[in-house]
Amino acid sequence: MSDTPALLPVDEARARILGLCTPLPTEWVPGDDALGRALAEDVRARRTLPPWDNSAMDGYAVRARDLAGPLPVRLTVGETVFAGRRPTREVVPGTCARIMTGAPLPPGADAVVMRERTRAVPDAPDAVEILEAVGPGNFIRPRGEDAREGDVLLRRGTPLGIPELGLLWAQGQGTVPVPRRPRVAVLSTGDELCRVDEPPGDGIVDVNAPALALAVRRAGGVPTLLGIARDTREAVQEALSRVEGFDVVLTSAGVSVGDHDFVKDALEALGVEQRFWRVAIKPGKPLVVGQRGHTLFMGLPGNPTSSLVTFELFVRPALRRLQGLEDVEPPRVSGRLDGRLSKAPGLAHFVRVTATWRAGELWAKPLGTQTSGALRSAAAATHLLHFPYDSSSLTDGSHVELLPLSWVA
Ligand SMILES: Nc1nc2c(c(=O)[nH]1)N[C@H]1C(S)=C(S)[C@@H](COP(=O)(O)OP(=O)(O)OC[C@H]3O[C@@H](n4cnc5c(N)ncnc54)[C@H](O)[C@@H]3O)O[C@H]1N2
Ligand code: MOO
Repeated sequence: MSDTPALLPVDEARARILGLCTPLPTEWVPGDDALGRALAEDVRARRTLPPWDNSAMDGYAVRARDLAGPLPVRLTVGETVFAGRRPTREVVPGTCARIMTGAPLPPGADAVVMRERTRAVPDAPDAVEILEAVGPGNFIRPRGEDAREGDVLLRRGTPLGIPELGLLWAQGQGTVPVPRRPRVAVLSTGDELCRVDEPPGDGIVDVNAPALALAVRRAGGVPTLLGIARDTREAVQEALSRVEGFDVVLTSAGVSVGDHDFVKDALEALGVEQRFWRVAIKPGKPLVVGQRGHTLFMGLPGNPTSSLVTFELFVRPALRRLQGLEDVEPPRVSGRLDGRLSKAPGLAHFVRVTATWRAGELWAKPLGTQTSGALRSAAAATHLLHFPYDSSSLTDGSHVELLPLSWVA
């Protein structure tokens, strides 16, 4: 007889984890450290941009009405206006100003003619011939088209990409308010494990801790490696007693039902309240999640691919929510299955596939060995194919949901 609890559906497990995560306290950081993080506050424009009507082209600032007659029209050039300089003369009828891209439009002018639609006049350096008629507003970028002082430019929770940071820099804003990065402790457990710089002998090299640390960093967190704990409750408990000040504690292995699976007991002994254990998923079924104070504990399965898949589906969304990002569900795209798949109902499978674009669709081909310990198929995978919980077969060409992997190079 088994006393293991019922398996939680994947979406419910993620929803429960996200319910334990609220954005961390705000810090102000330079823009280049804010990339990929979320704004902690609304940001308003400090400046109207552009500050004046200006030219979108190198050419001539004209009065559109002057061009109404037969072409070409000869105009007298009053001055040349460069970006960053102010015009000094009004453009009166019969005149124009030579103007460079970004330069403020002189008073009197209401349009710009690009240089390629004009012709120099031999022996008359102060004149230019305009070869085409244009309407008012032609090639003018109006004052305030990008921002008006006081406008909300970016809302709280907005992920900061490169153009968002450009928008803030253009406003003269060099530092940005964002929730601080989550501090994440990473512990491996297992008697068989050794570090990569030790002779392995009959041991298994600890892949999970360094791999999870990289995944944490890629998800915006700050990882700290706690090393390898041996397979006793005391050793795991001792290692986990040093996690003061961390927001998230990740362990790997020791969460199934084996004789050496002490992680759940150690968490309980440390006063961590278990929120759930076991999810209806393959790979990754034995995931355990708990909380003590504000610290989230996530015990990932030991198989290297199981730990990476559970990171992708459960840990990464949590780290992103702690950083104030709102849209943290794993991204999904639709595709077609290239091949056939079958399984027993009762677990959602996340199948390692390579997806390629063919004839306007994304075709996903399952990779060879799919066991949870196999890393080669994880290395070759571009996406995870979601083979739903209650489904038992997918035929060639089936429409499927694909999750792009964040772990690819
Ligand atoms: N009777 C049952 N047995 C198992 C079940 C079950 O439901 N009933 N679930 C299986 C599933 S699914 C998984 S996943 C594994 C997970 O078990 P644990 O998380 O307890 O992990 P271990 O058994 O300690 O190790 C599994 C495997 O992974 C290797 N490992 C562990 N840590 C690392 C590391 N840091 N780097 C590289 N490799 C690591 C370890 O050597 C084992 O080969 O349980 C199944 N069993
Ligand atoms: O749930 Mo396990 O990760 O399939 O081997």
